[in-house]
Amino acid sequence: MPPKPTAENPPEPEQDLPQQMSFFWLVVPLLVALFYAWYLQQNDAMPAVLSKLFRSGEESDLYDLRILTDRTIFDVVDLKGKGKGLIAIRDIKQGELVIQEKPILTAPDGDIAEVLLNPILQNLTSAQTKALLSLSYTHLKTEKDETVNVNAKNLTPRARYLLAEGIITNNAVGINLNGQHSLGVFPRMARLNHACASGYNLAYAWRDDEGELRIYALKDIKEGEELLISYIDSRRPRKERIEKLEKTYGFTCTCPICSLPPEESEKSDELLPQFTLFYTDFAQWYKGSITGKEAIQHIRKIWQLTVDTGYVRERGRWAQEAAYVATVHGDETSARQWLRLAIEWMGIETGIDSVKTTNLQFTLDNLQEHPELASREVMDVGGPIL
Ligand SMILES: C[S@@+](CC[C@H](N)C(=O)[O-])C[C@H]1O[C@@H](n2cnc3c(N)ncnc32)[C@H](O)[C@@H]1O
Repeated sequence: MPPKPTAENPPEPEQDLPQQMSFFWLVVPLLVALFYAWYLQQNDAMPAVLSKLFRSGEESDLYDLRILTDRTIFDVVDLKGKGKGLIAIRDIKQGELVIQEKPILTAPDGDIAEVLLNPILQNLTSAQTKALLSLSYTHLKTEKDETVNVNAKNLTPRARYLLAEGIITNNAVGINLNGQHSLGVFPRMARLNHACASGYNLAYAWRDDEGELRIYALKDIKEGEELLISYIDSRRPRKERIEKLEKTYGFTCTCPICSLPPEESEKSDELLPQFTLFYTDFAQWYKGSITGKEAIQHIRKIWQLTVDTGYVRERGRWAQEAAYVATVHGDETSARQWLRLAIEWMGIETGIDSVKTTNLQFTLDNLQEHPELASREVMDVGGPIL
């Protein structure tokens, strides 16, 4: 008990106003800051630097922290009309690794039936479930006249299944698991929005051996730019692309290519489908219907198209096929030139240490021992004209 106040023992003076005020100004902003940090964390919108401080416990359950490369590269932000998206927080160089991520959930490709998905969902940790269910969806596969509340705090098993199914459909990526076509959900990459043709700046590649997804910068990206991938084969004409994206992903694409002025859009519609036409012409070489020289002419036309359209994805593969033609026709000089180009672009698209890139390097280093070297009519087929 405190002693009673007497003349010798006067009462404690009341705290004066300035002291109370300084206490107020210390505690209230702190509470506001903590609430804001909590809010950002809940909405997956915390800047990379802060997220390091606030999240490592739960993240270790979601990501392999040894390979989490994205902390200093991008932020997850809200973007008008797009939901969330990723923005570069520093300049990113072409070929730089942007995301390296293992799936939080995998499922066989195809129709995701309830009996198949429920056991998979039950095996997720609570952090994985939370991460999965926070992702976006556009359609729920409800039965006719069925209503479910996917916003309820405690989801019914049916609502949980429908929500997860919708989310997987909207966010999963095709991967190869033990030789099987499968689907994988990657919570980081799932926040990447779409752009068509030359509008996107990232390419993703699944690594069988590591069991992880790698995403590389296809071009130099400036700080503040949005990181974008393509959800579809965006070499189709605008109308087809827009219809496909509306039907599957529930949005109307307004990317720079879909928003070109009418005349330029018409030109782009003319050019983009030529990739498929030229490739079909090129593929005649495999049947022996055209010469090696003609085949290389088609690849050169494709290459020129990549320059004219800015669509640079797959340059690695096209250069690789040209190198194969040159090798088979015993044109070692051209084969080496194409192989160098293939290594450069495969390295950008899939990483310099990917199986595809290292195999190309091996072929270049051992061209003389290639089992099909000069196995068809020997001729100069021609190298790349860049
Ligand atoms: C894989 S998620 C991408 C991340 C998503 N924005 C989010 O908030 O989680 C796919 C969804 O993002 C939105 N989206 C993607 N690209 C878009 C774009 N270019 N314009 C508008 N919405 C887009 C669509 O709602 C689409 O169904």
